[in-house]
Amino acid sequence: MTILTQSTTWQALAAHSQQIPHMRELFAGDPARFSNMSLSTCGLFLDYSKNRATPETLNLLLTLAQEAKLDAKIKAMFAGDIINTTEKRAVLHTALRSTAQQSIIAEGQDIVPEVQQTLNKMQQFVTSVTSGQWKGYTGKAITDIVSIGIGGSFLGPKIVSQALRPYWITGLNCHFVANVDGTSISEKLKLLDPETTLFIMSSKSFGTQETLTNTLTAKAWFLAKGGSQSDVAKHFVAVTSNVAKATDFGIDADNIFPMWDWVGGRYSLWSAIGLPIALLIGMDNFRSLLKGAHQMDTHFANAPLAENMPVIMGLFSLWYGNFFNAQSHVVLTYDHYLRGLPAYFQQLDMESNGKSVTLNGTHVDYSTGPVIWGGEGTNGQHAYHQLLHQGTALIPADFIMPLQSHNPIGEHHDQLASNCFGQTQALMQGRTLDEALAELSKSSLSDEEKLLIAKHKVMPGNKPSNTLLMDKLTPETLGALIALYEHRTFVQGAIWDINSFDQWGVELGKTLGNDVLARIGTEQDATALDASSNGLINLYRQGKI
Ligand SMILES: O=P(O)(O)OC[C@H]1O[C@](O)(CO)[C@@H](O)[C@@H]1O
Repeated sequence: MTILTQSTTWQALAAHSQQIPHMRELFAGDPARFSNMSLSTCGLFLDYSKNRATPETLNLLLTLAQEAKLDAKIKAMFAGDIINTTEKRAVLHTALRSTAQQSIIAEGQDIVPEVQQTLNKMQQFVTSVTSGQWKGYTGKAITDIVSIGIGGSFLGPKIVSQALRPYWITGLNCHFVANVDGTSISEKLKLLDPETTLFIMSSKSFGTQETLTNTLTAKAWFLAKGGSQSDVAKHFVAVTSNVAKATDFGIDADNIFPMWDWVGGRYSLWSAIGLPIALLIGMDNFRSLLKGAHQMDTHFANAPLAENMPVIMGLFSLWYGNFFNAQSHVVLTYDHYLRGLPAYFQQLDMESNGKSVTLNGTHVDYSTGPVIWGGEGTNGQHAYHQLLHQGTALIPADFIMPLQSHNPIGEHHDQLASNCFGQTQALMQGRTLDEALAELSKSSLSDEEKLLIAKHKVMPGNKPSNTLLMDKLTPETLGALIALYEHRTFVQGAIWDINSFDQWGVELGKTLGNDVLARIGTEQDATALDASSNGLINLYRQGKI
């Protein structure tokens, strides 16, 4: 057993998990439950009263956090300590949204001046492109941006741009290319004119196959459509922490926006990786996004654990994963602009906490990161909410909704809100057999049939959910919201004593993929691998089954 599961607090939580009354009783017994179990900060309001929790539950979970030295670990991250121990790196995405007055030391150097310098370089670039001052090779202004990147170099820019659609002010169009499937870039290039298109190649490592291949294809298209090698600098810029590789690749040194090792890809939208966002919403709005996240950083770093929103959300997720065997967590965004957020949180949380050894290499004897999934409310209600309500899997849920719509039409927003709140109520309350029978009492069914149908209509309820509200979806509230989830992920990783900031597990598939690529191109049939891989490769080489 690991230290964590041996602890008396862990044992106490395990015992306590068997004693929690149904939430119906908890609400019936405490009219002040909502006000006692809700929190407001940074323009966000969290209702966590629909959780399987009593005051003792929170005390035990907070004790677990204290025993895991969560406070000290939070301070170590903000102080620039080398907490990404396997890659020997600091974890300072928070510095990307620091104020110019701050001083943050990483590897012996104050990094704030360089962060500010890069923001100023982004400012100049955004102004130049959006004002039409930046000209393409035929002297025309840029109309279309193509952002080429994958993972953290794609999801942040894509999903935040989508979420802040009401703030698009620059008149530019932006297209995102991630997948190496040629169809993805082909479908984009079909729409574009090389004279007015600017490509942003985003890759922290500058070594990612998909991004390199897509950028080479874009360059070939540009040259085939009339551009010359000397024109490339007018149409290709890059964001990377590997400036040397970018220049070797042919990106003009002035067109390279730096990134840093102390920023993880999945935490990088706040850096120049966010350039596509800034080109759409303008730098002022981009700085508001940073400001919102900075406010959440200040809250996370300073609020007592019991009043700390990321800590509360992190502890509840851990509670269900480790003591109720919840294997997944669903994020339901009751806002069309936020429909991509679950996908963003998938990489954030699953690439961070999808680990099974502790910092000192001991194999864990407890669950770690759950599967994160989700979608847009109310669409999900007509798709997978059936399983949330009556399935056997326990799936804690987060409901996210702005109180005010950017498009207030008739009853639409009232109906959206009523569905959001109705769903959390139904998950909590459920429907008993008696209630189901009562509903069927006036039907013409026989008593036997009524009982049978009633049994199918029973809903256990007691399904946990958090509801996160904001007045309106703005760059600032979105910044705070995403930073909230970043820190929620941190809290769980810190208590599980795992490294939330490396991702060694992604390498083997890439290495074997490159080996397969080498075999696919040869004359000989593949024979050296396992029978399945040989077989699949040879079918691919034949091009037909
Ligand atoms: O920005 P890069 O270095 O191209 O990496 C893209 C993505 O690939 C990963 O390394 C996973 O393969 C992610 O962590 C990262 O966000």
